[in-house]
Amino acid sequence: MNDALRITGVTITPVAFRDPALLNAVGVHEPYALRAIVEIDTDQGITGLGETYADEGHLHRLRQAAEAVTGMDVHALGAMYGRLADMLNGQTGTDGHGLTGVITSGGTVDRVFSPFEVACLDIQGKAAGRSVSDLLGGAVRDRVPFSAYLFYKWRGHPGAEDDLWEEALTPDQIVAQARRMVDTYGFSAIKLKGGVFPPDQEIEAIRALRAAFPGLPLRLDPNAAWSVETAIRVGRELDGVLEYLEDPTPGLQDMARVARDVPMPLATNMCVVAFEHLAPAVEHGSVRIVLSDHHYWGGLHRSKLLAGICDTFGMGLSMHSNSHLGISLAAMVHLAAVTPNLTYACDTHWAWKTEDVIESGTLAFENGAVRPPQGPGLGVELDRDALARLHEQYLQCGIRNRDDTGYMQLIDPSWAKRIPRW
Ligand SMILES: O=C([O-])[C@@H](O)[C@@H](O)[C@H](O)[C@@H](O)C(=O)[O-]
Ligand SMILES: [Mg+2]
Repeated sequence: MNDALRITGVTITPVAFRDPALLNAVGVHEPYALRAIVEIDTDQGITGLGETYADEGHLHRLRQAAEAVTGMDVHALGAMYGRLADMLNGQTGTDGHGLTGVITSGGTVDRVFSPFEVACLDIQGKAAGRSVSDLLGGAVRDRVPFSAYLFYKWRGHPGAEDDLWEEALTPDQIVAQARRMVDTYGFSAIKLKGGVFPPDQEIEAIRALRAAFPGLPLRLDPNAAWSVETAIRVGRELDGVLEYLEDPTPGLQDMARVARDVPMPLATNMCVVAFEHLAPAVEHGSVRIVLSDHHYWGGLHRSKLLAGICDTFGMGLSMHSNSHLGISLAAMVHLAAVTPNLTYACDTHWAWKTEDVIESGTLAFENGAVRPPQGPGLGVELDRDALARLHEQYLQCGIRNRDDTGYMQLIDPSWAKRIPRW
């Protein structure tokens, strides 16, 4: 029996979608966020979808990978990973903004492989009439909880129309943002993106959130904007208030120093971002929670491997998010549905997004959670008109690499990126 499903072609389409002026430790989001949509065609006419970053270096590697995988069977994922590793031959990418830590050569392979793996799983599922959750071993939960992801933000981008969300620069405005997000989506946990204002201001915002939402777990993520001393001080002040503190300071060693002296667990999507970081993180006790992200952990199977390692070493698992579209959300939800030890509500930037490339209706938030799509494969369909529109937006917007720092400096030339800043 020959049941191979061979790849006959891959189309990679960079898209840009509107993004509000969200502030973080390295600057401010540009008016458009970039993604690349990966479509894989096969000899049986079944197509699959993946979604990933779209910075120029990554796009270049994706295009090389597209050639390398053409002709392969969509079931040969191990061989595909090996072929891409050989092709990349030790190259390392960068994420430009530095918010997802140091990218190693292994991490570069993982980033490139991920959207191809997801698209192949979409095809395998469509061919078998089964969902991606089924292919990954079967869902252990039928709804995947997400957290409200709050950002300090400006009213709108300078010189542009206001976006749909109010300014949020004070504790009261942050509480108002949380109220609207929780009321709209029903989120069951709240994360504040910090590292924007001096730590005492962010402590005040967290305290205001605590008072306004006594029953919801809270998280604060300053993206390594604090020194060890500052991180310990803030951690102690927020004793009993935070569910976890995310990436207070840079580096495995310094995270370990903070971890020893603060009461709450530390979480990361910056110092443990590739498999080679896990052993030293365990040895030093740097973190108790890893935020997984299939876009840079090498797809869904390798994210399950990460989950197993976390389980073995008694580490908790949560899920990280950048600005993303619906193909990514579908993949995240399938992965989260099959991962028993994903014990925290996942992050998503979903609430900040007003445009998408998928047909609407498949992915809905209900009480802060999303049900894994039931259809075969990922269960989402590409909206070709929307894809064409967002690709045109990419061509017109002029942004080719995410650069929160450069954009901030255009607005305030005196602004400098400093990690840690306080
Ligand atoms: O989009 C942002 O500004 C976030 O700061 C993002 O880039 C981070 O990678 C992420 O959300 C995080 O949890 O660190
Ligand atoms: Mg983070």
